[in-house]
Amino acid sequence: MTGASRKGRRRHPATRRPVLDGARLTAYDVLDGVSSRAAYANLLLPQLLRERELDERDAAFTTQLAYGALRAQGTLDAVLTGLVSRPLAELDPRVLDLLRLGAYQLLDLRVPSHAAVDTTVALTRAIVGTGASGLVNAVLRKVATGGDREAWLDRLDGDAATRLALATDHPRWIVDAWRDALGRDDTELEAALLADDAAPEVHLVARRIDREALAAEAGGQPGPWSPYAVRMPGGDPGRVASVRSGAAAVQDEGSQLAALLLTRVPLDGPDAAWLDMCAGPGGKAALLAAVRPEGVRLTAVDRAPHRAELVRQALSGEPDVEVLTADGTRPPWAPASFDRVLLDAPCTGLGALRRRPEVRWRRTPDDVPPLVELQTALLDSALASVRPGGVVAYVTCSPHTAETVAVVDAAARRDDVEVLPVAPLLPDVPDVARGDHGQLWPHRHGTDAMFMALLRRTR
Ligand SMILES: C[S@@+](CC[C@H](N)C(=O)[O-])C[C@H]1O[C@@H](n2cnc3c(N)ncnc32)[C@H](O)[C@@H]1O
Repeated sequence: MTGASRKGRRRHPATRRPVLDGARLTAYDVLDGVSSRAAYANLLLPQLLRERELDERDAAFTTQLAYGALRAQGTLDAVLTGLVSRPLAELDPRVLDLLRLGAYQLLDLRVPSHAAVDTTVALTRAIVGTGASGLVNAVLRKVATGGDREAWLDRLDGDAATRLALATDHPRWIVDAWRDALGRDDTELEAALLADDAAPEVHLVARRIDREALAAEAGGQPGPWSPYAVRMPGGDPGRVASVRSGAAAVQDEGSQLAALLLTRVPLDGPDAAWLDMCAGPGGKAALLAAVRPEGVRLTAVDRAPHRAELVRQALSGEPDVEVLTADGTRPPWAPASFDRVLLDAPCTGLGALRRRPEVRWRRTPDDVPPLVELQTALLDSALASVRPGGVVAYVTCSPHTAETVAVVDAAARRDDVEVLPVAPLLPDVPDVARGDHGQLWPHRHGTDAMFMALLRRTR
């Protein structure tokens, strides 16, 4: 037993509508887009909400249904597997998504069973046809009879780690990766995974506006760690005038700290050329541009042309910046050209799963080795790009040990590289040290699980 209590966390009052409704149909369309066209829910959902003009209450219910059912897919499928005579993969994918949508309402929202079952059956009739609605009706009635999520978890087989995975909506391999990265006894693991399963607060960064003024404008509070952060309790950041004008932007406070960390390392000698080697879409580059001392030139690079274009937009109006579309492993610049280099490496994103509900089920352990190879090559190139005495910040939005500590340890074996301790440069951030490196966590810091390491080139 994990003791993971979800009571009250997902209850929703708007659940007594026995007819086909816009919220459930829209939530289904999000699930269908994700499973049939590999859509990203965080892009598709806002688009559908705009097109269909759902009122605020229905929009909130749609978001809860769509994101919740996507996050809970592993648990929902574990329950459904025992109730359907065929393997789930052999079901009509539309039927499977409808079953997930209905089961999610029963297990996690505790929607009265007649409402959850009847509305899903009506949706099935409209979307798939009468033939399938009998199956959906029969299966969902069995789900309802079995009780809520905790009752079902008690009945499903599995060891403690499997139960924890099901209780916190994570694939087992990600639970193992987080356990390994947390590195202590397991006391924090469940809190970490539950925090990773909750919708994140919106964080803003005050780039060209005083942050107290931004906090007042956004109805938020100054963030605890970054001097530029404002945390919004809710609401649409697109309605904040300073966000629309570009004076502020949405950016996780952890990402802000990762960019600021690079600027805080004391350097001997020149400090006039900074490089952001994997800059797209430009969040950290824009913060570096805003906080750099006068006279510093910022070069921002991305391999993907459309991502480099987003960096150009993020940096538009900034003096002394250059944006390049280039492969960081084959740099077009001369060795030792830069004083500070940010390498915010492409990674599995296991530390930012809160933002993309479906990604946890798309990623697999096979994604890790090719990324580690790329990260290693990029770090090698970053170290070649920095001058002797200069510094590289290696950052990932994943805590996975293979993508973080192991990549940095391998680079640190070079005899021209020194690892610098991160924690002293983030003195206000409690419990951030992961050995010499830095590691933020959603349950400790309210941020994404960002990893940060600093490497100085010694000669
Ligand atoms: C984690 S994202 C960077 C996020 C960015 N720093 C920000 O704060 O907005 C990693 C980026 O690396 C880029 N990338 C991947 N391989 C690359 C390579 N070989 N050279 C340069 N950029 C690369 C990807 O296109 C992606 O935009």
